[in-house]
Amino acid sequence: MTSPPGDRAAANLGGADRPVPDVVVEPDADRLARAVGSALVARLAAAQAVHGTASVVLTGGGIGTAVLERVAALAAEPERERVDWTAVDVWWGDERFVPADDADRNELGARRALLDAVGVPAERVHAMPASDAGFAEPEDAAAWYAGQLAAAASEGGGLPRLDVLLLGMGPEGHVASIFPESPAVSDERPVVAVRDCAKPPPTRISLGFSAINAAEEIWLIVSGEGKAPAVARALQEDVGPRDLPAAGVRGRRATRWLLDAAAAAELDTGGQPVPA
Ligand SMILES: O=C(O)[C@H](O)[C@@H](O)[C@H](O)[C@H](O)COP(=O)(O)O
Repeated sequence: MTSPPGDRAAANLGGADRPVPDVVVEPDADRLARAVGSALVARLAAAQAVHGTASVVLTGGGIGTAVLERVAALAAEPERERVDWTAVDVWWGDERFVPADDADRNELGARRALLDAVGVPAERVHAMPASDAGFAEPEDAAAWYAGQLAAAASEGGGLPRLDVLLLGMGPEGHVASIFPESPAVSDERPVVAVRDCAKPPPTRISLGFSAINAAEEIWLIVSGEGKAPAVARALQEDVGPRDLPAAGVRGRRATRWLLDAAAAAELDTGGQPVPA
């Protein structure tokens, strides 16, 4: 990618035709997790109504995991809107390249929070490889995962339909495992190996912008006052993905910033709750 830092029109960013992001603010992290959990159930059910199947890309992190716990709670309430979990493909936006039983694995968190409870078939759970899964290097694991995505694409090659891609955001603006000023920012491959990551563990696998921005909808779920400056920069300043990777995220049909009031506190709108 040759676009200079700060250029929002960079090739991987989806182009100017993408809808501008919308912002939803909930009063606190618990209400945010509840609201996003309900919205995710509705979105997956809607995708299944149209396509027969749905797909979701999961994130690690505290608020992302809280959302999955909320979805599991909703799935246990039979009167609620139903998702057929046997027809949901689950992918990950990033993963730590550590052994499969390491507590740092995003996969383990998601299985405990949701997947074990709702019974997604094993062949639809597309975990990124662990470091003890037979790949000597994370680059090999990343290439394999890109192959998995390509194999799931309906027309061969490329990417499958990704209905909702969930992202958390770090206080410095990282999304998935794309960190500021890191090689992953400008790597055009759909899946990239990440080394020397600023946030431990240091070795990871991440979707690149070309895969993230291929999603139909991207939901950035952000809570806490520590994220407020990065939220304000991403939404209100002309900052590019090299400085603030979250600013480089743009879904095909929607980009939704789903915030609690603390994370929204530095927005010009003041972080007041608004209707979803
Ligand atoms: O693997 C990871 O580290 C996550 O995918 C990461 O991108 C996370 O979502 C953010 O760091 C926010 O995490 P919190 O919600 O815990 O702050």
